[in-house]
Parts: sequence; C-alpha cells; structure tokens
Amino acid sequence: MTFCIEEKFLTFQQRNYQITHVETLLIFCNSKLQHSCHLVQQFRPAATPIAFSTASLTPASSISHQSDPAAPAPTTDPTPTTAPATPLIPFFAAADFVPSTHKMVALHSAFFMDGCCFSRFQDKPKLLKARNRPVRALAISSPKADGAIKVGILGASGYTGVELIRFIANHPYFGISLMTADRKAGQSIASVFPHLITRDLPDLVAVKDADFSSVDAVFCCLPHGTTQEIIKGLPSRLKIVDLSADFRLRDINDYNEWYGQPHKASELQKEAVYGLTEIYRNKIQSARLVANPGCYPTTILLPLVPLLKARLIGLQDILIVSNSGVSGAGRSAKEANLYTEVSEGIFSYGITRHRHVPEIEQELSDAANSKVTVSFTPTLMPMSRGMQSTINVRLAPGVSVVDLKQHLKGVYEKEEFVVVLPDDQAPHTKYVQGSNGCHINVFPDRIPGRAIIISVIDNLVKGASGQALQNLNLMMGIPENTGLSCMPLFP
Ligand SMILES: NC(=O)C1=CN([C@@H]2O[C@H](COP(=O)(O)OP(=O)(O)OC[C@H]3O[C@@H](n4cnc5c(N)ncnc54)[C@H](OP(=O)(O)O)[C@@H]3O)[C@@H](O)[C@H]2O)C=CC1
Ligand SMILES: CC(=O)N[C@@H](CCC(=O)OP(=O)(O)O)C(=O)O
Repeated sequence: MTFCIEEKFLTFQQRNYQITHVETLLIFCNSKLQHSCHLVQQFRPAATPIAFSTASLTPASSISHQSDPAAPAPTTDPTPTTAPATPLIPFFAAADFVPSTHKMVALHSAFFMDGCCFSRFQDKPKLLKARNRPVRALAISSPKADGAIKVGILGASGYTGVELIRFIANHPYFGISLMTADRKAGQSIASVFPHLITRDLPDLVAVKDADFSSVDAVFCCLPHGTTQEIIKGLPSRLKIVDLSADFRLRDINDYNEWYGQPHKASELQKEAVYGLTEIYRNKIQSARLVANPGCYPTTILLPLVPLLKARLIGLQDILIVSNSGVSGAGRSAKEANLYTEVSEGIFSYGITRHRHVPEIEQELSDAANSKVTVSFTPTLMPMSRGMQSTINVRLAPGVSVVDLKQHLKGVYEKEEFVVVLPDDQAPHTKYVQGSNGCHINVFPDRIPGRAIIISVIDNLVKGASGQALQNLNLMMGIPENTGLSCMPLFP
C-alpha cells in the first residue's frame, strides 16, 4: 500500500529542498498541529533516519496500526533530540521516502497524528499537474483532525466575520468555538445571517461574556479603536490576527495623528507583525499577534514592495487611485452607504487624508529603505465587493516596463494567490471575486518613463478575511493555503 503525503504538508517549508533517500522518519510531538509541523520542518534531506522524542514519550510500539496492518514496525528506541516544552502526544510516521524534488511519497507507511491514522489516499502515486509542476498526490486528511484547532471570531456578525465563517467551514483543522457581536449579542447565527441556517455554529455572545478557555486562536474583526483594549484583555496564550488598523502602524504617534485618538495598547504594538503574507511570511510564522493589512494597502503593496526593493521605480511621484466595493465600509448602517447614495454613481472620499496613507508609506519606505510619499485617492464604487488600485509610477533610469513585469513575475511565480497576468490582459475584480487572489498587470504609460500598474483583489478576502486566514494558517504551522483554494465566483 502507498500513502501519499500532501506536498504542502510535509514539504511545506521545503519546496526548494531536494529530498534524498530518507529511509525512516519518526516524529513525536505534541497535540498541536503547529508543533508537529515545526518538527516536520526540521526534517532535512540526508537526515537518515531521523527521530524526535522526549522523556514523556509514549512508546511508538503502543500506537495501533489501525488502518495499515502491513506497515513496518516502528523504531521503539528513537534517539532523543531537542525536547519541546509541552507534554507530548505521539505523532508518528514511519516511512520509506522516495527521492523527489517537490514532493515526498511515503511507501508502506502508517501515518499517525494524535493517535489516529491518516486515511488511505490511493494505492499508486499519480502525477498530477498543480501550478505547472508535477506533484505526486493530493491531500490525505484525518477525519479526526477536523476542527482540532479552536478558533474564536470576535465581530462575527460583521462582513469580515461572516467571510471567515465561510472559509473556516471548509477548513480541515480549524473549528469555530466562539463568536462575538455587540448589538447582535445573544442572537443565533441564523437570525443574523439566514444563509447560514444549516450550519452548526455557536450563538453570538458579547465579548465581556466570552469564554476563551477552549479557544486556541482568535480573529479580531472589530472596529479600530475598540480593538486595542479588547486584545489587551485576551489571554496571552492566544494567537491573534487583528483585521482592524489598530496594530498596523509601528509609530504610535502616527496612529494618534491619523486615527485621532491615543493608542491604548502601545506595549502590544511592539510585538505585532504586519501581516502582508507574501512579503512577511517568515515573521508571521512565529508571531503571536498579526496586524492584518488594510484592503487598499494590500492592493498597493503587493506590486510596489518588490519593485521598490529592487529599485526599479522612483521613490516619488507614485500616484494611486483606488476603487472599493461598499462592503469595505462594514455592515453597520451609515447614511453614506445607503443604496440611494452609492448606486448609479461614484465618489471619492478621504482625498489626501485617508488613514491608509501612513500604512502604505510605512511599508513602501521600509521596502525602499528611504522615505516614500504617495498620492492616494480612494473612490467608492456601486458594487458589493471588489477593489482595484491603479498605480502610476516613474521608472528608474534605464528600466523598462518589461523589466517591471518580469521582476514581479519572478517574485510571484510560485505564489498561489498573487498572479501577474499575461500580455496586456487587464485585471478585473470579477476574476478574483470571492477568492484570495490578487491579479496584477503592468502597462506602459503614454508619458515616456512611466508605467501603470493595475492590481485587483476582493476586499473581503485577500483584503481582509482570506489574508487573515492565510496568516493564521502560517502561525499554526499548517499549509498557508489551507481552506483558501476555492475558485472565484464568476460571473
Ligand atoms: N470590510 C472590509 O472590506 C475590511 C474591513 N477591515 C477591518 O476589519 C474590521 C471589521 O470590519 P467589518 O467586518 O467590515 O465591520 P462590520 O461593521 O461589518 O462588523 C463589525 C463587527 O464588530 C462588532 N462590534 C462593533 N462595535 C463593537 C464594540 N464596541 N465591541 C464589540 N464588538 C463590536 C459588530 O457587532 P454588531 O454587528 O453586533 O454591531 C460586528 O460584529 C474593521 O476594523 C475594518 O476596518 C479590514 C479590511 C477590509
Ligand atoms: C469603502 C470603505 O469605506 N473602506 C474603508 C477601508 C476598509 C479597510 O481596509 O479598513 P481598515 O483599515 O479599517 O481595515 C475605509 O475607507 O475606511
């Protein structure tokens, strides 16, 4: 029998490693998937065989081979290495690995996590095409792993909250154990979102009544200003992804200036990691508190950060016009968002003083290692969701539009969610709607020496909940795209 271990699972951080002739992989770690994966990540080619264990080890021989009686007997005396601090529950894999570049295939293996055997996938490895490179197999999953990591959604009755509910519904490892609301506290999810009537979800409670004892991580989908104090009061063991703007600005004075109020959790600000996943992946992995980027900044930073880092564009004269769907303003009733106000017309707002300006400039200045100033004009569009940024930049001396495009293609070539479109195809919000995608293309401006970059996302997904989930996946040590690979909704 053959067990195929998902490329994304075991080789998650290892895509560039050549896996060579590992005969036995024996891993013991705690019940947290995160921990398991961290240990798996320590797996290196030529470590043959490898074993992790501690004093509190449950002997591998006591693990029943429930799904694979033919599996080889595991090693019972693994060599102890670095001991994780927490008590251990066995996670076990004994396998013969065949060499390959991008994947591992376990032959004759039993594969256990928390005592349950991963389900059989197929008898023979088969070559499948995924993102233009061959992989041997797709996921195996353990039914018992379903919902093992308990997640709380603070602000679950809002737009970003309900978008998280949608994605977590298809997540193999996350389950929702807590949902909060403010005005809607005490209501069932079906009364707040009738489209979720068939879902088995907890009722909404007020934050002050929330019980975090069985929660491992929270998404904080609350208005900025409210968020800081609530996060400050959360148990420090929780992993937190904050979708508000409260922890995005490193300089508290910038926050005070642009948000018009003093920051009430400045000490927490220091530990917050800015959650632009494709750029800060490494830092996010070990973060406890992630400040998820704003939706406008996400569309702007994904193309501009790599170009500034490579010094391909000028630091000044960056002119940005962005268009947002109305859901960007949240679900609470506001006169400016009435149908009669937003339909059949467009209008710009926050001209020259939108609060995303300092966030954009902070990140661009970091990338350029020099102060960058942008002109930014957001515009509200008569559509529910979607966002486009049109960014006009000056080319650095000797650089062409083709160079910009080639550079972005190289940077994002292996990314699942960020795509540089071919030829002169114009990005369209409909092509990313409902998905975690960001589509980018670069065009020559009619003004010599300038280029136009267009970038689109769904503001509620890559601009908020999708990126937040991508970040929590990373923080929990599981494949970043888990639960996020759904196709866009089209038309
Ligand atoms: N919408 C978007 O596209 C994006 C939003 N964001 C940010 O994400 C956060 C959430 O946005 P969004 O979901 O759109 O907002 P919504 O207005 O749709 O939802 C806000 C949520 O917070 C709850 N809430 C409001 N006030 C309080 C309070 N004082 N105490 C506790 N809970 C409260 C609301 O409860 P109730 O319904 O009961 O009032 C609701 O559940 C915001 O900070 C927003 O700026 C970030 C990127 C994009
Ligand atoms: C259309 C609309 O109103 N959009 C919001 C931005 C949404 C967002 O990203 O907000 P945060 O920075 O709070 O996370 C705005 O302009 O304030």
